Amino acid sequence: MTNPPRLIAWELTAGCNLNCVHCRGASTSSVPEGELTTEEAKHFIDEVVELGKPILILSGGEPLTRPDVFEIARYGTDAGLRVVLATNGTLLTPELVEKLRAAGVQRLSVSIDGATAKTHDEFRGVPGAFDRTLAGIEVLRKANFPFQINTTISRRNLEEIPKTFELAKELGAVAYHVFFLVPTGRGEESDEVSPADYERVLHWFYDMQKESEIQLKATCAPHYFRIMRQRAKKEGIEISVKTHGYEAMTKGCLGGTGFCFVSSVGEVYPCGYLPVLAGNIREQPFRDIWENAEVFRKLRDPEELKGKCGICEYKKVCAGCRARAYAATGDYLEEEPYCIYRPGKK
Ligand code: HEM
Ligand SMILES: C[C@H]1O[C@@H](n2cnc3c(N)ncnc32)[C@H](O)[C@@H]1O
Ligand code: MET
Ligand code: SF4
Repeated sequence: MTNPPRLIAWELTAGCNLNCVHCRGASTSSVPEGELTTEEAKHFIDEVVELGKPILILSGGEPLTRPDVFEIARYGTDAGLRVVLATNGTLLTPELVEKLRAAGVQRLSVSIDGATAKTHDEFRGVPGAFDRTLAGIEVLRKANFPFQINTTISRRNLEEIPKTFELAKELGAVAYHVFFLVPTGRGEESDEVSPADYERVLHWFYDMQKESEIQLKATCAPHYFRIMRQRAKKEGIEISVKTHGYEAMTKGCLGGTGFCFVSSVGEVYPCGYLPVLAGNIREQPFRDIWENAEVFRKLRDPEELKGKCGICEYKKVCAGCRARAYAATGDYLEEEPYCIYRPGKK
């Protein structure tokens, strides 16, 4: 039997009010075409709960530009899902936040890509975006609505990451999640941090995780799970939920095993950064796609991995970023190009 998804990210709309340099969806303000209708969206939720009760991430584009976002969130909540929403934070108003609360939305993620207006605005492609996002966060604080901060790490903000983490804590975030840039959509390979910088940031992240009061998570950095094990071994610590929290129970990349991404027109992918189509929910039952799509079956089998990932002793906990392998070689099973580790050499 195939395990049901634990987490689904859903691009409710490809439209957006910002124009980020790194956007995986290459989202713009132009009116999107062919989006799932409200009825199709509800039908999808019905199909999801037939399989299980994953966390449903309403994302985009900017999900708050879709007028029926509250109705869809309410439907997901009533179906028994934990519904959360990912936003750039610029459109939040007190009325909107109350509507999200009434729809049962449990937490928001708000993206901040730098500790200064200059860095964030250059990233987000719109002057004034930083101030508008901070104003949105102020609304959340006043409403006592839980939020986490998401930061995408690239060459543009690498040195500002510790300060951005401090800012997230000062703002009252319940968690800080970093995403490592994946060169897809508008994301450019030349903006990726070097493999050595990757390693350095992830070691810093491990240190922060040990002392931080708020939860930290690194997404699109599967090598973190190798580093966590290497560091724990050095420190003579046994990895457990008590010592390492949620990270002790999960693995590097969940794409296709515990996680999938659904696009605004119903396409299902292993994640939002890997453009290898598993199927479309307009043409096929979601269960059928989740259980049988070739790309999902391959991602579920560590023996399919090639290159150094294929022979790595950490492959079951890391498995590399399949989207980065795809962007570099056209083959999503190839080795992760941004990992410095050489398997077998300790
Ligand atoms: C509660 C508010 C949260 C929001 C709004 C949120 C938002 C997101 C978004 C937008 C993505 C990117 C998906 C894509 O484009 O493909 C993502 C990925 C992910 N998030 Fe979150 N997230 C939240 C909380 C969490 C929590 C609490 C966890 C687990 C502890 C988590 C685990 C993940 C995982 C595993 C991925 C998939 C990427 C991967 O394969 O590693 N998220 N999240
Ligand atoms: C949900 C999070 O995904 C981030 N995001 C958007 N595009 C990319 C990309 N190419 N690589 C990594 N993260 C990205 C957003 O900035 C948001 O914070
Ligand atoms: N627009 C939202 C953000 O910036 C969510 C999706 S980003 C591809 O966080
Ligand atoms: S990353 Fe998010 S906020 Fe930025 S353009 Fe893409 S969808 Fe919009």
